[in-house]
Amino acid sequence: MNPASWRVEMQHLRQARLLDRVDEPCLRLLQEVFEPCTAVPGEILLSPHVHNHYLYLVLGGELAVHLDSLEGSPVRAIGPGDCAGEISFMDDLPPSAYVLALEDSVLLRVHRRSMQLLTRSPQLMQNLAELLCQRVRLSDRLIINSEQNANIDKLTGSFNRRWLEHIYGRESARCALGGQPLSLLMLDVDRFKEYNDKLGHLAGDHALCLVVNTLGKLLRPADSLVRYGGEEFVVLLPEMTIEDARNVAERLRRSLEDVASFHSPIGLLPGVTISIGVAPMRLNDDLDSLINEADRALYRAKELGRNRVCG
Ligand SMILES: Nc1nc2c(ncn2[C@@H]2O[C@H](COP(=O)(O)OP(=O)(O)OP(=O)(O)O)[C@@H](O)[C@H]2O)c(=O)[nH]1
Repeated sequence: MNPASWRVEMQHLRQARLLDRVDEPCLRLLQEVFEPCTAVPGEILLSPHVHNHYLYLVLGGELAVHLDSLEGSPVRAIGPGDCAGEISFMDDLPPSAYVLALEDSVLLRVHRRSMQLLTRSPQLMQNLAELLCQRVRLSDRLIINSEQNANIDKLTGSFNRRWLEHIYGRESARCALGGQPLSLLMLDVDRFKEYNDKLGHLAGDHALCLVVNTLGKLLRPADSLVRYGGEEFVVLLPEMTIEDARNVAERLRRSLEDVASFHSPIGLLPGVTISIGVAPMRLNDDLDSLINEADRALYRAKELGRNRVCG
């Protein structure tokens, strides 16, 4: 961070959203305590490992906010008019994130020792409170997104095993308590190695997405379609008897059999078929035992020639 030699003018302060509607006498006082400075690309302004004493106002250039480390994508950009460092400036604790300059940036900064001067303006305090509310909302959003992403399979957008473990605990208890059945399907794409070998791994990836898109449309909102492993999927069907689950499985199987070919970003590709094993939840079944039973039924479906439902 390099101090700059030019004088801070009122017009500079008026560019900052934090100082919006702050009256002129107060701005005149602030003019004396804000210092101009510059940052070069890559320069780190704030780090969770370095105590911060400053609040920064950005006049020009761009800063980036990174949460855990400087690797990966920033969670937010800070441009002209915005500010940085306000949280650690207020609570005098280490910064909650990294902030670095993405471009040559022009900034104003004020030291914590001038805090009292800032608190003289109720308008400035209100602006600061609003800004902190925005930051809280953003961080809540980030938490919700990362929670949701943790349950989603990246390739297909279906749920993943982590979700299955969570939802099975909840749904099996709910169904057992209400005297309701619950069934589980284990699905496996047929001769998928051959599909990959013949058409390429990318084509295989698109076929897995086809499976999820096609099956997802036939399920109820309460059902969970889960990518269990490579080309294996589980469907959890709460409040469903084994007879109804067999019918659902047959409908799912047929829906893919009916897709002879499909459009993908790499061109027209042949469809795939699936084999399905069905299992009903029994007393004392846990997720592993239920999956084992469905897996045995799936094995029989493969043995009998594939593209069929067993169990
Ligand atoms: N494209 C792609 N292929 C995958 C993925 N995960 C697993 N596979 C492939 O899925 C194939 C599974 O092959 P196998 O277990 O031999 O089974 P199969 O060829 O489907 O034969 P059957 O199940 O007996 O019908 C392997 O070639 C894996 O590489 C993935 O994410 N993308």
